[in-house]
Amino acid sequence: MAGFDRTVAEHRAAVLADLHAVAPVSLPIAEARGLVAATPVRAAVALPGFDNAAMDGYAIRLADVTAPGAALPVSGDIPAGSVPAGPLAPGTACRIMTGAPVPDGTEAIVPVEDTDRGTDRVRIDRLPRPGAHLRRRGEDVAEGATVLDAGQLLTPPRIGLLAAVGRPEVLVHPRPRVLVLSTGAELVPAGRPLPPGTIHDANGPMLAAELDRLGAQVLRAPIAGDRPGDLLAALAPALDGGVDLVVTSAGVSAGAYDVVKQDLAGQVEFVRVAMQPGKPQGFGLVGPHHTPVLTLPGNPVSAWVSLQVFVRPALDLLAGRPVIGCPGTTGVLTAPLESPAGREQFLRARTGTGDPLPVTPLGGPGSHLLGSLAHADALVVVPADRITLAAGDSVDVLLPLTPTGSDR
Ligand SMILES: Nc1nc2c(c(=O)[nH]1)N[C@H]1C(S)=C(S)[C@@H](COP(=O)(O)OP(=O)(O)OC[C@H]3O[C@@H](n4cnc5c(N)ncnc54)[C@H](O)[C@@H]3O)O[C@H]1N2
Ligand code: MOO
Repeated sequence: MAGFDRTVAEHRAAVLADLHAVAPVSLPIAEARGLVAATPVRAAVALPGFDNAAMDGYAIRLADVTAPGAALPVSGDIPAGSVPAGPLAPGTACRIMTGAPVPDGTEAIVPVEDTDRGTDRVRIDRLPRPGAHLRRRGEDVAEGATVLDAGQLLTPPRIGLLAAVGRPEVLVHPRPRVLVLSTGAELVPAGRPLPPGTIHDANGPMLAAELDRLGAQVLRAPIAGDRPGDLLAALAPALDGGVDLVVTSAGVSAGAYDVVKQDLAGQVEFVRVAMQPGKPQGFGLVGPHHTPVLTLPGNPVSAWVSLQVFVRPALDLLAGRPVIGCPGTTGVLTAPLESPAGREQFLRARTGTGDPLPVTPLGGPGSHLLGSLAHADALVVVPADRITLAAGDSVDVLLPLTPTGSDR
């Protein structure tokens, strides 16, 4: 690994080793979707909470309906939300609605469609099976059962389950607060005129949008200039414990004005990672609250790849989720590829449809090529020791834009 300090895997491991899940807070369940439970939750009540009817119909005893056409007096009427007046009197039927508690002694529910729908007397046209359309107390969730484990994601059905067992709040790891900060004297926000030699800040909006999509609570700082102290001044408000992670871009390679490197020297470890794009990286715990800071390279493709490869698993860990990072799969190349030796390559590509997944390389390797990145939906990962790849070769593929499900 001449000229490099670490592999991609080594840098990722070094970052993850210093991180902890954000301290749990209790949140209303309506605000918990996509977050991870910090403690197990037990059901204080059984589900269903009482024996009830699964159909609108009539509660009967089996001995009273021995042949189709049997007629019984209707001894009561039980809408959902009410309680039976008493046990089901032998020799009678009780009209009952779906979800209503069944009277004691009920052995089956006859759906209304299998009757003449009588209100004083009812004729039963079809023999019910024993236990038909009866939902038993606790058959779904037993009282005291664990309904949510620590580390499990709050999906909509799990939020429904918490509500069903009467929990209005849940202890979760909150959305990590991530400050996104662009550095560079050449940067101008979109919407402002561009003086000669300047460019619009693309990384800030791109990284912020992706972190928001991945479940972070994104905070933005104004663009930091390239004078010594500019970055520390821009960062200072965030280092008071108000953010869980800082992500900067640019200013980390070998330039004379690489402010990130200068301002964070001694607090952030700057390393050359054997990857392309994304070689210059930095990570450290900064300020009195030891706030994790990841410094990404400035070229937009480098910043994007670094976000997928390093920031994404870090965010998983902070959010208390299983550390998965960018999802990936195995694909098959539709065209040959040349890949420089010595650095793990992350090449932009477009996927087709099929199994195995066809992947077509897109655009050149230049890490400034944001135009082609914007049309890519995959990154082909080529190991450092592979130089030529043929059409039809199997390759590892990252799929950064895969929708983030809440079903992990
Ligand atoms: N002599 C050397 N020069 C460079 C090396 C090296 O090893 N020796 N490494 C190159 C590699 S690889 C990369 S990647 C870049 C990384 O540089 P920095 O992280 O220090 O970033 P800058 O130099 O400030 O900017 C690089 C490039 O990206 C543009 N940029 C920066 N921020 C933004 C932004 N927010 N939005 C859009 N574009 C941005 C910037 O204008 C530059 O063109 O260094 C190489 N050089
Ligand atoms: O590592 Mo740089 O990101 O190659 O362009």
